[in-house]
Amino acid sequence: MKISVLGCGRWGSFIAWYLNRTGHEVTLYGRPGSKRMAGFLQTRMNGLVTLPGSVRLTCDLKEAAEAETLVISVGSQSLRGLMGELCQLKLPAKCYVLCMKGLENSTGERLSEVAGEFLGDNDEIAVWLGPGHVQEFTRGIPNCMVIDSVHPATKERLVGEFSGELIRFYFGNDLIGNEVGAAAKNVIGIAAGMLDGYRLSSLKGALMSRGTREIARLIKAMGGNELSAYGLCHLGDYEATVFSPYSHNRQFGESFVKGERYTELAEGYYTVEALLLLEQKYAVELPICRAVYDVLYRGRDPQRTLDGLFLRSLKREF
Ligand SMILES: NC(=O)C1=CN([C@@H]2O[C@H](COP(=O)(O)OP(=O)(O)OC[C@H]3O[C@@H](n4cnc5c(N)ncnc54)[C@H](OP(=O)(O)O)[C@@H]3O)[C@@H](O)[C@H]2O)C=CC1
Ligand SMILES: O=C(CO)COP(=O)(O)O
Repeated sequence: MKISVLGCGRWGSFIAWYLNRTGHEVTLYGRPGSKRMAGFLQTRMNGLVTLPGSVRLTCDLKEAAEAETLVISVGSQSLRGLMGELCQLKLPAKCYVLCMKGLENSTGERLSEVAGEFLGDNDEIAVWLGPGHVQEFTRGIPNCMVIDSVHPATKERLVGEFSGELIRFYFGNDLIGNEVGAAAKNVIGIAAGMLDGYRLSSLKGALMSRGTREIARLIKAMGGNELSAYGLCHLGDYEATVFSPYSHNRQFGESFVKGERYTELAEGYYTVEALLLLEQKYAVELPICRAVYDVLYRGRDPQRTLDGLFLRSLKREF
């Protein structure tokens, strides 16, 4: 398959490496001026992956957009801008695979909804989500992920074409649940980092249990399948987020409570704003997300806010 990966950061560059290795003809696109792309053009490395000569590198979006399948992995809040640029190219129908874990913070929209605003009826949209860190895949450690789409044939094709010995893909069947679950796990990851920062890591078991419950409630209220919160997109990604030293969201939460600066992309920071919009829209209670929001956006004391979760009225577990 002829594929272009748009976005040359940690995940986009890994995807290019992975799909090339899986036998596809891959181009990696970095926007003009990207220091990351400049690094790849100079050395073909970024400290995480080394791209073989068979992966084409380009800063020309029009050239990249010639491929039949466009895999997108930029920060979630940049998707709308990138889709606007692609729209101006007046492309024929294509398959767009979104590899991002976020919700749009200003609207609460899922990323397939954002992309859909720019695409026609003949375009296909899919999402590729689930656990996995570049550092582990490149050491040969496999993982399981999920591909979902409202188009059954697209899903079938992508799962078949993208599966390899490093990634076992499952067919998703709940686009709402998978997108919301994948985005929300980053907020739970930030909460986990805060617990680590306060040496309260033993509370992460309770965080897993209550975090999945609240996200399951939201998914159900949005019309998705609440079981998705217990699938690869959310609970299945906790090891890689809530517990992993590699997780940017967990590291961000820990740095935040320690008063340290953290400069890598932590998607949960933006997604929590979207989740609060959805909390209101669907009238569901999201106490953990709200606590993270209060700390990050309202200057609430993290320790007291976490304690506040303990003081809520007593209730049934399920
Ligand atoms: N297991 C999984 O499924 C994983 C998923 N992810 C997800 O992947 C997404 C990207 O994360 P990550 O790679 O860590 O982020 P990075 O910050 O490492 O990379 C983001 C990239 O997006 C590029 N970018 C931003 N805006 C645009 C634009 N308008 N046009 C073109 N390129 C743009 C940036 O360009 P520039 O270089 O110029 O800054 C950068 O190269 C996130 O949603 C994250 O949650 C991440 C890791 C694992
Ligand atoms: O999604 C990921 C692992 O599955 C990456 O998580 P972080 O963005 O928190 O590093």
